[in-house]
Amino acid sequence: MASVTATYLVHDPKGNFEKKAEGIALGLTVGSWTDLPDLQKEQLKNHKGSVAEIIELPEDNRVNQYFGSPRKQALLKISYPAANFSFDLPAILTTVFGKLSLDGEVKLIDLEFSEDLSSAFPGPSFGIDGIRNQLGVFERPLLMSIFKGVIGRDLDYFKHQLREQALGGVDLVKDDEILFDNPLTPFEERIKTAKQVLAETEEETGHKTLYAVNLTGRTFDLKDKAKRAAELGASALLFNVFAYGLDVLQSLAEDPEVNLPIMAHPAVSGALTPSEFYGLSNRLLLGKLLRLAGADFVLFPSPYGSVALRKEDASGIAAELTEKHINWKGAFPVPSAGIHPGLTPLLLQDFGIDSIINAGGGVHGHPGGAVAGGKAFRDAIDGLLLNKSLEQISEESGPLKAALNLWGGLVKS
Ligand SMILES: CSCCC(=O)C(=O)COP(=O)(O)O
Ligand SMILES: [Mg+2]
Repeated sequence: MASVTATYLVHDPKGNFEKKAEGIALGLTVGSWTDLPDLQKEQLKNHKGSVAEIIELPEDNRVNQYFGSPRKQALLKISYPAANFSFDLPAILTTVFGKLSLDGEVKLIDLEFSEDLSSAFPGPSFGIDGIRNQLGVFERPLLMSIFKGVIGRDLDYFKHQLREQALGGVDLVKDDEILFDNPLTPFEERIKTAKQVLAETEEETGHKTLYAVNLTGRTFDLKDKAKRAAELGASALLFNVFAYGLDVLQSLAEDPEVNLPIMAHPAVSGALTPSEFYGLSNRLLLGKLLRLAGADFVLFPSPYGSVALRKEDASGIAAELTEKHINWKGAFPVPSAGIHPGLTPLLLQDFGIDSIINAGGGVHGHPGGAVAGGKAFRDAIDGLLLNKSLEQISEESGPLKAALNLWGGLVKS
């Protein structure tokens, strides 16, 4: 029978987890806070949630300190029959974590979808292989850079920055998530300008670069805007999914007239994930749910940049995006924020070849400008894949040497 099984992390002074689990299984389905004498047997059989497992966890002093008195902790797995909800994320999230998300210290760690349920969701339309085919790059992590300081500047500046980034050898350039539609660099003009600039740089260097335009505006206008972007020849969309909702991402991903790779930005997700005791796990929200809803690329804070996630969270997101799945293509993990060339060995070691190295300040802040900034990264990636050390590579790469001298990562200069 189709179902979704939710795993919750819960805390309780007495550790009466059977009662707590039964309360959730009944309360989020056919029951209420009080006895309902009218409940029918049939209703209970087909619609009541069931407790699948209770895993008691060792006591943790840190947790006791947080609560100010001893607490036992456990993972509760509860299955909800698909007969209770329509096959869409708003219905599923409201079932498994609607009212419950407001009810004390409960964290939603994972959702397991039965196969027939997961096949109702599209997953990425292009995925890692589709993007690699578009770029013709198969043997290395991709390199992405971000427009910076474009707010308040015009299309000439946009054009200049894009050209520099592309000449530096980056594979993708994305808008910053805070660049919205505006009179100086309007959405449609950015797409047309980028198409022209990137055709020129490809002609000059033979290197292909894709541009992800920030799809912004009112929710009900997004589809038309995305279709227009596709007509104008955009190569990808950036999308602030958590300002809109996962279901909006899914609607865009499923629309055959949009048919563009979608890059999900994590903006606003930090309001839902950081607490150990509340909210949703990063792995679930930025990993499994974004992949299921159709993101082709997922940005998230790396474990070592300026805005950092815990290493196990970042690795968990990447695993959810790339693990083989019967219904969904893999999505590119894009560990981001404060990335500079000195971090390339760590990024490669932790996220492997099927990932994207993404930098804004780490490209534009290079002493030699954005062209040298891109080259520093490309040289680092290419050299590391030949088993050279950063130090060795920097002996042959002036751009890398300058980057390492500025931001660190070099053993000795
Ligand atoms: C928090 S992950 C998103 C990264 C991002 O949007 C960004 O602009 C990073 O810029 P940076 O200069 O830190 O590379
Ligand atoms: Mg940004």
